Amino acid sequence: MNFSRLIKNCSIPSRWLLANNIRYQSSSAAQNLIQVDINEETGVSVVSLNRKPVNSLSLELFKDFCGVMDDLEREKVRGMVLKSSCDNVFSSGLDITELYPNPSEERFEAFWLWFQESWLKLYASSFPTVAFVNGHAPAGGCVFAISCEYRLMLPYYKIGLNEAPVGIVATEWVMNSLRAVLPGKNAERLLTSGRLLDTQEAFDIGLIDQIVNNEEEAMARSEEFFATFDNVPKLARALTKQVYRKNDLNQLIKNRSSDAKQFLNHILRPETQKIIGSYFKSLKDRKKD
Ligand SMILES: CC/C=C\CC/C=C/CC(=O)SCCNC(=O)CCNC(=O)[C@H](O)C(C)(C)COP(=O)(O)OP(=O)(O)OC[C@H]1O[C@@H](n2cnc3c(N)ncnc32)[C@H](O)[C@@H]1OP(=O)(O)O
Repeated sequence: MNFSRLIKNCSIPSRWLLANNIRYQSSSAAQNLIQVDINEETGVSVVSLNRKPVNSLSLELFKDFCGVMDDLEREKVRGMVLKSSCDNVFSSGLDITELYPNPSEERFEAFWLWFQESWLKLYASSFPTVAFVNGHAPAGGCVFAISCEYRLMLPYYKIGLNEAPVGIVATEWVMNSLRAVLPGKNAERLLTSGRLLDTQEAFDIGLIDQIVNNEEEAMARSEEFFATFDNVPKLARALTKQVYRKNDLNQLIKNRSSDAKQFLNHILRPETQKIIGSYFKSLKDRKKD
């Protein structure tokens, strides 16, 4: 597997991370997998995941997300609100069809490296980030949310890292992002049980910062969050965030190839394929009941 070639083709903006050596080209302009709306007055950008029906995270979506993050860095936006344009779902996590049945190594390596890249760009972004969790956010959906700096969530949805019950072991950088949000023992319990929390439970343990009742409220709370940085020089804020998150970022940056190889080996194990297969089948069968 030529991981180093692929890693060279990925980039994140921060100067002390990877070389910024490719330009973004939308892989799926026709599908419009990500919608971006920049408010010229406030400088706030609303980024909506738009892969119907449930925003499952595919290679194409990750590529487009990275392109959008590059654009927002160039535009020097004041802040970003990440939300979904699908009904009732923020994101249903990694697209299971990227993992099952037995993905090709070529597709999988690209998929995984663009997933890593999306996380790096979001986790290290120079501008403040808010996740407006306006629907369920299991697994990879929760990863997007916890990589933002502030989380708002609508009532009656579920959020959490349910990888373990799906037969998947969360990678270290995902665990680190969770540990940055929750005190150690709650993070470990959430990961090992794979339990999905409802909005109130997520608020009670600090996984989300505020419960909001509608989009208007979410935008008002986001604005208040962004306003807390109005008197802070942008560069100082960005570098403080990036240095604060440096250990988590470096853990992945130094191990991108091995992280991808390890995950592929895990996914291709017959036992893992079997568990993911029955889980996927149960998702499909649920509808028939
Ligand atoms: C090692 C890496 C470690 C950490 C990194 C993060 C890694 C994470 C691994 C994952 O993300 S694996 C994916 C885990 N995701 C889930 O367990 C969520 C599964 N989905 C659901 O529970 C539900 O779909 C929902 C609650 C999100 C939404 O429910 P509902 O509104 O009732 O929609 P449907 O269930 O009817 O779904 C519509 C349609 O979409 C298909 N689908 C749902 N999720 C996925 C998915 N993640 N990948 C691919 N396809 C998905 C579902 O089967 C339905 O398909 P139909 O053909 O039946 O229409």
